Amino acid sequence: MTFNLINRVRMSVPPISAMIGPSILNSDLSDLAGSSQKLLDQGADYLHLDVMDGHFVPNLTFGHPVVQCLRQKIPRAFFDMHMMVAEPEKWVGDMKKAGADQYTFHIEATQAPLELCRQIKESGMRVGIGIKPGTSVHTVDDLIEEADMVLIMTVEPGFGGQSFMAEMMEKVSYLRTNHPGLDIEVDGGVGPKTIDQCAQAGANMIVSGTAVVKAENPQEVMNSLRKTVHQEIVARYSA
Ligand SMILES: O=C(CO)[C@H](O)[C@H](O)COP(=O)(O)O
Ligand SMILES: [Fe+2]
Repeated sequence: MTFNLINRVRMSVPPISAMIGPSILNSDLSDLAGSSQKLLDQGADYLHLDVMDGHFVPNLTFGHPVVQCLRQKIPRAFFDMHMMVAEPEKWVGDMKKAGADQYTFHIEATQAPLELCRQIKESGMRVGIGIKPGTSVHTVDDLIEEADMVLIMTVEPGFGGQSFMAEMMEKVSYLRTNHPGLDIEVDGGVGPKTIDQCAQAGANMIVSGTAVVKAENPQEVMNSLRKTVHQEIVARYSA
């Protein structure tokens, strides 16, 4: 437990906060900056940027040159890079230079996760570790000290608009029980219908693509997702 966390627990201030990061995967990618700015204006806490390489997942999106252009138009938002790529070691320096704030690699994509965590941290970014649905949560047990965030995938990575896998909530509960101050992100099929399960299990960083981007009122959806997670955090840490 860090000094900061001990103090926050003593003062009854929750060590984590509810944050909503819309995924722009299903937005108008020909106007990435416009779509992103709109989501930020509507209350997004951060932007979840899905990088796919056609190898680690059977789909292609964009890489660091696009992120660099986006950063020029959006100077202040927190960029959460979801790196669905083989050889995630390769892009750490480029993503940092492009303006990324958090670099989430998949545990399945590397032979040397500890070294990669340290490489990311040394570059100055926050460290995220992603776990696919078929991968045990225990693969990150020995890495938690190096991680700022663990991402529990609630769909098979590769495409937006898939159905939420409720059975992944066991992984979230395990992490939350054992690591009260860890940021835990859920990604895939998360929206108004599935947020209760995510919040109750202990997730605090909520990625939502289709449910936000395709909503009639994205602001209302993001506010309601955040409220649900916030209420659960307050209940959990004041108990
Ligand atoms: O990483 C992803 C897919 O691999 C996306 O972030 C995720 O699918 C978000 O979209 P949706 O909320 O529509 O499922
Ligand atoms: Fe994602």
